[in-house]
Parts: sequence; structure tokens; C-alpha cells
Amino acid sequence: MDLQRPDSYQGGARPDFHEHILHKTILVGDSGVGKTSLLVQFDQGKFIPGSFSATVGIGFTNKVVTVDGVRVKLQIWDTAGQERFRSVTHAYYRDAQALLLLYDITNQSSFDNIRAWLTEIHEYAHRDVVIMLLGNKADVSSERVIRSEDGETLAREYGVPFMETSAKTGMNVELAFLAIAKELKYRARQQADEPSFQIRDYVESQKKRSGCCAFL
Ligand SMILES: Nc1nc2c(ncn2[C@@H]2O[C@H](COP(=O)(O)OP(=O)(O)OP(=O)(O)O)[C@@H](O)[C@H]2O)c(=O)[nH]1
Repeated sequence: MDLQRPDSYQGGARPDFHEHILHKTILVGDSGVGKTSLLVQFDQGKFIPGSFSATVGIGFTNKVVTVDGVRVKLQIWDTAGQERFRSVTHAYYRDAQALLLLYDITNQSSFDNIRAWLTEIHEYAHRDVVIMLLGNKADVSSERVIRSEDGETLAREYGVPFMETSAKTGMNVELAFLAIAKELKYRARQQADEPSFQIRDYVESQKKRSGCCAFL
């Protein structure tokens, strides 16, 4: 997918107070882990199988989601995983409020590179950025090389929420973005009498409810 030209706004519905706040979220991770596919699944509810076309540059999709009765506008940036685009994508980290960091459960090096991605994120992104680790392609159980526990352990080490996803089946895709939206809404609108929201606890409780681990 060529993402040099930004996508158009696709919300369409009644604007309200909260939609004026753009919550910038960025998808990062090695080339081929499924960033574009994850975004297409979330945005359009479909998976386009077939030949892999690496993202060129960076582009965004706007998406309005409703959490706790409040409409939250996410601006989701899809970055190119290839090394040659790294300096371009770094420039976008600074304004990001959330980062979804993906690896591919069938690809060892994409998992090994997560530490390097986190180092870059800590170097270029705001220190309060919300980070979520996603082990994608969970539907490809026959080629799995990274156990779910390994993803959990790494995420715990860095204090970030974790889940496995499948851009193909849609498993946990909406949950990942909704958890981010909930956290960003909570940060933006936090009321004095509102109980504090913990994204890691929320993700864990929702994973249990949705039976996330059908592929494990
Ligand atoms: N089975 C399966 N295949 C997937 C999944 N996600 C992505 N793929 C496939 O993996 C390949 C790479 O997916 P992309 O979404 O283009 O990967 P990317 O991370 O955006 O890659 P770059 O743009 O180069 O950074 C494509 O052939 C996809 O169809 C998934 O969850 N399950």
C-alpha cells in the first residue's frame, strides 16, 4: 500500500466535543508483521490476502470509535517497517499519544527486534506515550515460533499491555484499538470523581472475556 498521501476522514457522523480532539496513534514494527492489514481490518472489517506490498512512507486513517458512550477520534498512522524509511517515521513519533508495536508470531527476528523498537520509541516518542505490544498472525498456529507467554513476559518487563491479534480473522483487533481509545479518552477527560483506568488490567480482563487464546 502506498501511503504517501493521507487518507480522508471517514467518520461521517455527528461531530461532538470529543471528536475535535485528535488522538494520534502510530503502528510500528518490522516490515511484514501486518501493520497495514491490522489497520484495514479495523477500519474496513476485511483482510486482503495475497501478495505482500510493503508500505511506502507513512499515511493515516481517521476512525471514530465510541467508548463508554463517548465518541473518540483516532488518527491512526501506518508506518513503513523497512529500515530505509526509519528516519521518516521517527519524526512522527513525537506527537503520538499511542503506539501499537507489532511483531509476527511466526517470525523470530520480528520478535527479537521489539527491544530495538522500544529503544527507538523511548528515544523519539513522548515519555507519556501509551504503548501496546501485539503479537500478530495468531491464526497461523502451524508456523508459530513465538509462544504467547514470551510475548507476555516481554510486555511485563516493559510494563506495557499485550495481546495476540489476527488481522486475518479479526481476533482482538477491535479490542486493541478500543483499549487505546479508552485510555486516551480517560487521559483527556479525566474527572475528579472518575475511578482511575488501568489499560493493562482492562486488556487482561477483556482477553479473558473474549476467549482470546483460541489459537494457543
Ligand atoms: N495469516 C495472516 N497473514 C497476515 C496477517 N497480517 C498480515 N498478514 C499478511 O502478511 C503480509 C504482510 O502484511 P502487511 O500488513 O503488508 O505488513 P506491514 O507490517 O504493513 O509491512 P510494511 O508495510 O512493509 O511495514 C501480507 O501478505 C498479509 O496478507 C495475519 O494476521 N494473519
